[in-house]
Amino acid sequence: MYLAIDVPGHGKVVVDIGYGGTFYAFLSAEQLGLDVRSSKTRDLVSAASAVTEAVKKQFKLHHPESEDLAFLYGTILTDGKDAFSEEPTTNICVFADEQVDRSPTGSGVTARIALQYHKGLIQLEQSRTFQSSTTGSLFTGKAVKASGWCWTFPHLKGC
Ligand SMILES: O=C(O)[C@H]1NCC[C@@H]1O
Repeated sequence: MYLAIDVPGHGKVVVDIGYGGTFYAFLSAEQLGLDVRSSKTRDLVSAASAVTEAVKKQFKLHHPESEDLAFLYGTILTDGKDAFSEEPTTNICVFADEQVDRSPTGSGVTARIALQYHKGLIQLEQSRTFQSSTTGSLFTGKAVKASGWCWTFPHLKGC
């Protein structure tokens, strides 16, 4: 799902909320006037943290099975390249108390894959590669149809 959020100091942005074991807000760094590959990490962290705080204030999350999991863990700024490509798409994950992941983030890329699949940008079993903007490390992942999936998320395509 997506939300229009007013981020103090940055104005209105549109974020996707995704879940991959924990919830993240996703948006292109470009919406914040930044470049995920070349902007200073400090600037990316400040902007991502402002988004996290704004989403927390302006939107209440729910989890279908446990309210303990109904919290926003952080914000992931991307290069905006969500449409399928063989090329890696780059992101930076700013989570918890302004921590920056060295990797593309397991739970984060899981959520990105779920969002890309939900939007029809990738098909089941179609792999994508994700790159950390901080270290360049790579994760590859794909959406698969797993048992139990349709019980948990019956509103999703394919159920
Ligand atoms: O990759 C992960 O999912 C973990 N690393 C940072 C955020 C999560 O805790």
